[in-house]
Amino acid sequence: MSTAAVLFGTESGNCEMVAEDLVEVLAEMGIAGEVVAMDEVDVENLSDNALIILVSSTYGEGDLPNTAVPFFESLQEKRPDLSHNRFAAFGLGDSTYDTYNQGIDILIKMIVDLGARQVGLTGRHDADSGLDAPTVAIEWARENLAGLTF
Ligand SMILES: Cc1cc2nc3c(=O)[nH]c(=O)nc-3n(C[C@H](O)[C@H](O)[C@H](O)COP(=O)(O)O)c2cc1C
Repeated sequence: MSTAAVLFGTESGNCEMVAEDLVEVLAEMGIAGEVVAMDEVDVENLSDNALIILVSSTYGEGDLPNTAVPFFESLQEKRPDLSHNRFAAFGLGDSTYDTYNQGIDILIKMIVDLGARQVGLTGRHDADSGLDAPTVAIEWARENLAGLTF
């Protein structure tokens, strides 16, 4: 059993890079974690992870990226009990779109509906800012995930 699962949904790879760096920051905090692509998650085992970290971009008109869709549909269908799980969330988007960063909000709504409790604030990277997404995510993790105990 992994303490933290860092789940990413992506189309062009940015969220995967962020997820990989987040696992390293978690390790610095003494939290064991693993990176898993959302389209490879078995939602029936999701509750084995004390902490679930969602990392997702936004596409279309505020929609999930392709690789997050099977994960979302599987949660919708199987409705695992996540009432003993905590989660954190980091979204990647671009504020030039009206639907800025709505993908992560779709996932948050679903996982909250399944009982999971959010720790920290939702992190958001804006591609229009010119800032490096992994750098912003690492800073967010240090501010929002430090001090968690399991
Ligand atoms: C075709 C296309 C559509 C996009 N639509 C949105 C959108 O609706 N809202 C948003 O906030 N960002 C949108 N983005 C920006 C991406 O979410 C952003 O570039 C993100 O960093 C991509 O991460 P990924 O490589 O992990 O998929 C869009 C990007 C592209 C190329």
